[in-house]
Amino acid sequence: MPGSDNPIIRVEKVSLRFGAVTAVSEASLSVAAGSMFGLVGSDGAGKTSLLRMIATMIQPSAGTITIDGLDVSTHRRQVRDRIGYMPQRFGLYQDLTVDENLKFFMDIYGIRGTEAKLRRERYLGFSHLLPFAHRPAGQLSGGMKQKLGLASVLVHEPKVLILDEPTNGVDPVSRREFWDMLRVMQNDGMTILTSTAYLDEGEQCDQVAIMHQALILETASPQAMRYGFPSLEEAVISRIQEVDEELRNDSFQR
Ligand SMILES: Nc1ncnc2c1ncn2[C@@H]1O[C@H](COP(=O)(O)OP(=O)(O)OP(=O)(O)O)[C@@H](O)[C@H]1O
Repeated sequence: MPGSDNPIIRVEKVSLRFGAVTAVSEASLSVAAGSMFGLVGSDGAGKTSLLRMIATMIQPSAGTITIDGLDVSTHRRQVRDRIGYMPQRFGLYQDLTVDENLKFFMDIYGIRGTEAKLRRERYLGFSHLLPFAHRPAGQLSGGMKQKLGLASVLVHEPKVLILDEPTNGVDPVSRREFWDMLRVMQNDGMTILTSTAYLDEGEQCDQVAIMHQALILETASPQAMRYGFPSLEEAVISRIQEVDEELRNDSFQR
């Protein structure tokens, strides 16, 4: 695996509590520089909460997260320069065109003039959106919106990409195109951490972590995780069912 002894993201015993609800419980993971890391699991498992903490959007209740050696709680600005974060409901301006949306994100990072032109060509070209540059974002298909979202979080050329279920509800062809784009970014040296509801996407990762009931149950390569099962999906379902069974037995015995 690329850079396996060189983690660029380190999450150590991180918890997040909302009052009585524990969204994330003592999660630990490490993502190697240049790798593709997938977070899979059930709805409400805590994946979004974990990604939001890693992306500096929310502070952990306990534990430590570092990106590129920087603590996300104390070096938020520097961390934000190094990451591109695409949340589930990414904030595109529906009334603005593709070009205007991209310009908005470049302005945030102070990218102007010739450099802005170059990056527009690079990222709209890369996402096959140049022919639609003058179309309002609200009139793009679901898959095209996600590609524009990706282009928008790439314009400042981050080292690390953090994506929250970026292909949810996107048609299979656009899903494949989106993953082809991720592969290109990874080949350029980018580290990608993504949650996904699709286990075929999990299969394409270097490492996969299963999250369930606020816990990270297991982290392994998809090949190791699916060993003895017909597919990664079957393997993940089996792990989750085992935990549910244990919890049911525990509460029964109490
Ligand atoms: N702001 C909040 N206030 C209170 N509870 C929250 C908040 N955000 C998340 N939770 C709770 O924390 C738990 C984990 O939610 P989270 O959204 O992180 O899960 P998830 O794995 O991303 O699920 P999904 O894929 O459905 O979004 C859930 O029980 C959720 O209701």
